[in-house]
Amino acid sequence: MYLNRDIITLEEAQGLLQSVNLQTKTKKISTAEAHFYVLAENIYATFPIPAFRRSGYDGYGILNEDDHSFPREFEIIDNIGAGSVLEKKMSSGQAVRIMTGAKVPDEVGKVTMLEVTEKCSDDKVLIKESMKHSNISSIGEEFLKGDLLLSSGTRLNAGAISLLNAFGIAEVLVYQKPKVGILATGSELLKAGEAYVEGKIYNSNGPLLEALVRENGGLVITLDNVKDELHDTLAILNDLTSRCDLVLTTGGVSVGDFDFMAEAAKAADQFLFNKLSMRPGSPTTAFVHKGTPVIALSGNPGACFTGFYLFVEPTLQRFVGGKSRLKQVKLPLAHDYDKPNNFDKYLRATVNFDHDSGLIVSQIGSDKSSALGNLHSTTAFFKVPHDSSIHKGEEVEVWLLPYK
Ligand SMILES: Nc1nc2c(c(=O)[nH]1)N[C@H]1C(S)=C(S)[C@@H](COP(=O)(O)OP(=O)(O)OC[C@H]3O[C@@H](n4cnc5c(N)ncnc54)[C@H](O)[C@@H]3O)O[C@H]1N2
Ligand code: MOO
Ligand SMILES: [Mg+2]
Repeated sequence: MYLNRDIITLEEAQGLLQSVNLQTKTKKISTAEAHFYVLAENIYATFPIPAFRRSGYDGYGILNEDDHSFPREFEIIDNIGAGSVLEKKMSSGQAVRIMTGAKVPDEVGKVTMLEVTEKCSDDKVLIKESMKHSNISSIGEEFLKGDLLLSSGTRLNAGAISLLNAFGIAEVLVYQKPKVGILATGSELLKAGEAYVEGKIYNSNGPLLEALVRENGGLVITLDNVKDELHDTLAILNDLTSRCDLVLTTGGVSVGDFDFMAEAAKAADQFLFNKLSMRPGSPTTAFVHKGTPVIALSGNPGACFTGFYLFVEPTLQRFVGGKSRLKQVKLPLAHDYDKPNNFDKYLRATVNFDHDSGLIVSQIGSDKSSALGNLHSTTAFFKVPHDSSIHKGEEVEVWLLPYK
């Protein structure tokens, strides 16, 4: 196949990836395992919350008709904690000691906080004054039966897990996490823990991609390594594409003597791109091999990281019925950036609050695509359009990275 080194823009490349058909799959899963899965159904309240009139305080419940002429002594007929219900019938002049969260007997109109009472004996209490509020939450105060609790497409974070449990929901329908194979290419790569060998480097992009895939809702099937060798690279790509929904590679996308990804792309069913008018990651490559999309990221760590968010993250979200979770905003730049380039630049950044300007974006660490020291502290990217310099205070386009 003819391999096209035509330069296209980031948006064109994203559009080509977007045009690849992806299959979303769903499954039933226990709520206990559902953390960070994405819901594939709407969840409705099957009962109200509170489901019963609930005491908001530890105190004494009294009848409405007794809510006058304080201070006044009452007979204590029982003590009910959360989870218990009063079995007896109350009558005028009686009070029930009741704790926060307990079901308030139907006839009780008010719960008087312990702080305005004084126990006289085991079965006598002096209520010193009336309270302004009933201190009782009504049925359905927060949720009515039938309310929409969580909509399809919601990523199940801790709060969502708690909401499902509050309604006693033990199983939910979720999108299956896309299975992702990761391949780090490079004859120079050592694994952490191996003895250092001159001229070699430790593989940091493979573990970077593995962690990024997990953080962004994918399931890592395998993390392989391959030397810069076409035959082995193709064999691993054949294997990974047969087992995975998406394959990521890093390294070997440029034009060097040992860069084999462009060559490997010639075996693809569908070639998408391999040269972009952006930095970092200008040689980022993508193709569909045996029906599975392969996104081949640059070996330079800064480019690999940036490429993950610009190409892989939106693809992972499509597998679960969604779209990129990066938020695009405009913010003033906190400093000058005076290194114009023929290509648009996407720089690693953080967003801070400044008393004079409000939210501002700043470059963080090195802007070199080989740099790896700023990946852990990057919370955003900002764009420097090609051939332009930016002055402090000028607005730039910013992509905010999603919360983990
Ligand atoms: N003659 C040209 N040379 C280069 C060009 C070009 O247009 N013409 N483009 C440059 C740009 S831009 C980039 S980006 C890189 C792309 O490099 P590759 O994707 O081919 O990656 P490698 O050659 O395999 O390695 C580059 C660099 O990254 C290190 N690396 C690789 N894998 C890992 C890993 N798993 N963990 C950490 N670091 C890794 C590798 O050792 C190299 O230092 O090409 C430029 N060259
Ligand atoms: O496009 Mo490359 O990632 O700048 O060095
Ligand atoms: Mg190379």
